[in-house]
Amino acid sequence: MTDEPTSADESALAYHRLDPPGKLEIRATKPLSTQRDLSLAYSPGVAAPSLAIAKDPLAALDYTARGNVVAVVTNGTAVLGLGAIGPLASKPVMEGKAVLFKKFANIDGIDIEVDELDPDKFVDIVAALEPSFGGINLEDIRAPECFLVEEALKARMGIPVFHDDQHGTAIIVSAAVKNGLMISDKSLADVRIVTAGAGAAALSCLNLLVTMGARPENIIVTDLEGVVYEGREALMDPWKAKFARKTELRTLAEAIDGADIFLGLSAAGVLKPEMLKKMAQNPMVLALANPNPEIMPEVVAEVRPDALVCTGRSDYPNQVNNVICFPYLFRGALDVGATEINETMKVATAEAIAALARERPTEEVAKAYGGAVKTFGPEYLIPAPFDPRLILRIAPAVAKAAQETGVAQRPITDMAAYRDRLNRFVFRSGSIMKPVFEKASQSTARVVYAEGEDERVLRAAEIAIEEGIGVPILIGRRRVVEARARRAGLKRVPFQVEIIDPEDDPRYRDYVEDYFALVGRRGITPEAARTVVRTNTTVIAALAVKRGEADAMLCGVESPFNQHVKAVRDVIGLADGVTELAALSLLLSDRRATFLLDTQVCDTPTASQIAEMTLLACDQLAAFGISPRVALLSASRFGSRDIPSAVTMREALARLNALAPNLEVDGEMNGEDALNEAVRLRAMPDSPLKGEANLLVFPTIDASHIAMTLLKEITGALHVGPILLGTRLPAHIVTQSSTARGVLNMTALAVVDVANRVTKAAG
Ligand SMILES: NC(=O)C1=CN([C@@H]2O[C@H](COP(=O)(O)OP(=O)(O)OC[C@H]3O[C@@H](n4cnc5c(N)ncnc54)[C@H](OP(=O)(O)O)[C@@H]3O)[C@@H](O)[C@H]2O)C=CC1
Ligand SMILES: CC(=O)C(=O)O
Ligand SMILES: [Mg+2]
Repeated sequence: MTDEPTSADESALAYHRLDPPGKLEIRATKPLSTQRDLSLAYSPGVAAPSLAIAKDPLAALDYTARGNVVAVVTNGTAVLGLGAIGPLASKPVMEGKAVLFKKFANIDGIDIEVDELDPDKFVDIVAALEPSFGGINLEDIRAPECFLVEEALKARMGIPVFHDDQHGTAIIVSAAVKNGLMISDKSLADVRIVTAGAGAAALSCLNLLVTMGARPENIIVTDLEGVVYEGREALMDPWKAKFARKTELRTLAEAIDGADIFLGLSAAGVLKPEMLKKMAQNPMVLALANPNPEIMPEVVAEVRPDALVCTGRSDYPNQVNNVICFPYLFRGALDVGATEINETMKVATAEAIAALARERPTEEVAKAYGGAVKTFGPEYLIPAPFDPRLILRIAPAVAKAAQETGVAQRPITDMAAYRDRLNRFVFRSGSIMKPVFEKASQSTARVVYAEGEDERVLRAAEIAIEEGIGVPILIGRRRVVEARARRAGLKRVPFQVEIIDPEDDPRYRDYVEDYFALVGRRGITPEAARTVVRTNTTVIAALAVKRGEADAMLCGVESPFNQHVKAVRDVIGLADGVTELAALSLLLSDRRATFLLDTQVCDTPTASQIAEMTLLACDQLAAFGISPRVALLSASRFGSRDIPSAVTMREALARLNALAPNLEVDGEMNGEDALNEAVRLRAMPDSPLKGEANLLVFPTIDASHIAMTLLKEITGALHVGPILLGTRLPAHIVTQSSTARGVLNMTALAVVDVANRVTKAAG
């Protein structure tokens, strides 16, 4: 590495400098805006939880954030591979670890850089922090002090103490080795392992590999002094001595001859191309020094194309880095109030990671790799750090292991509910969608997807089959569906789905006849009808539903909403008594779930259309298990102006009051009135609408669509929907920006739509 800043360095400096400097801030989780809030959060109210904790220390888990806070503690003596750059210079790295805790596992990591080199004093300082934290993650403390420090703290503290560079690294390395040997068809008991590095990370990795079956006599350790051999005196310590071998070999260059695995946890550039040449067939090269590895992957590719290569970096495949482990391991440990992190919990983590790499890849994994889909193989030995399934697999495995080994103070009794909670963290839509998915599961409703060639649809269909959310039917050219499903690494699609191939389907003639019968008197010639049926897959999907070959349809991922509305209107039509379709959108932010109506279809609805769509939307809210609280929106507040929207909303309110006297609805009002009860009650003290409105009805599509897109951008809210209301048969149109998860959500809603109609028809 030169001292000249590269453009990547400049970018990293700019990233960290961006106001506010650094990567972390602390946020309050309780409201603190009134005198009352203040008296609860602070004096006098705060005395009550303090006294409760004085009586029972475990109550700290109920009244403070302690159970979810982990200290990331260092003395700055082995910062990445940069050496002893000191505690202050290590702060960006420690802030980084804290951010990873938050981002990947919703744990509050607090970085603590301690200016203390004496291990005993360091231990005293960290041990004294016990009341503040639910766990201690030791980071970048050099060997051999780190071994003493960790042992002493584990003995003194009643919370998990975990040296990330030792055990986090050992866990992810053992997962990668397990999978790598599976690919090269070698056995751990037989392989020869050579390390560069005999520090915290390297020795801990070797210990775990030996536990898993590697034989000590097959291992040679090297460090700054060369091979660690029996009788060596320079730079030795008892932890290295454990791996000292009776051998004449003295250098890495000699030791590497015939090795199957190179395990680099030392410094940049230590492994030279000429050494690599001497390794055994199909070697594994784990060049894990950060930020620059022992050898660059492109050099390995040139010299040994048969090698499996891993680095600790994010910009190459196979990132073997402890980030894939520590956030989730702590998540599971904290969630059961574990008093320690033991070997069983570590092995459970390694096994969960290794197994996940062999599962079907997801859309998120493809995104993490710039769109390229990775399946288990030489370039995908371990999961990507952005794989959302890591937390879903690792945290429950760790919690279970903690319980089985008797270190869980608060065992989880309902594992399914725990998994649900993790799922809700990963997929923000999870919580609100839960009743919908519960109702949709085990459904045999047939859902036809108009854009069956789209990868998002293919992935959604795969999960729908796995989770029993209806029975997918895909419209698309068979060879394209098959090729894309293969590229996406899917297992059930296309094998377990019906495909309607527009280029080759025996029903084509029937579809054309049916379509012409519907639109023939609206200026469409038989020839044009034939072209539409061959080229417009939304029309085919609608015809399949109309003809009873499917129970619901889904379209919209590949072209604008309006184009699909026309086909749905023409073929499926409107339900009895409905004069216009409408689209209901759900925005999910950290604090609230808010439905917006109508975000997509009707430009300027009349009062009676507003009443009609509001009632349809209220039925839909029931599917989510939500009682509607409806605000009819306008720039006018309860008669303050007579603008057209105010007049329309007043009339809509009168209609709704007549049609649904028990509905909690009021208007016309502005957005603040709708969401802030105190403001509303000042303007209209006897408003029947209580609390915060959850269904916002807009006077025009301009207002609703602009509000929705602005809110999404400003708050980062997640959009679920749009949910099409008023169709004769179940039909939904998603938006072009939908993800596979969005398509799956809409699949579940469509399946529930089918079930609700069946129940309604049965009376
Ligand atoms: N990818 C990942 O997830 C992780 C990567 N690492 C990386 O591993 C490296 C070591 O970290 P850690 O174990 O915590 O640090 P330690 O300070 O505990 O150990 C460093 C080891 O590397 C040896 N070493 C240093 N320079 C050389 C060299 N030029 N040639 C041979 N050996 C050398 C040292 O030798 P000696 O004993 O003689 O001083 C020591 O044994 C760092 O680069 C770090 O970034 C660490 C943790 C996780
Ligand atoms: C990844 C890590 O912890 C290190 O390189 O030190
Ligand atoms: Mg580290």
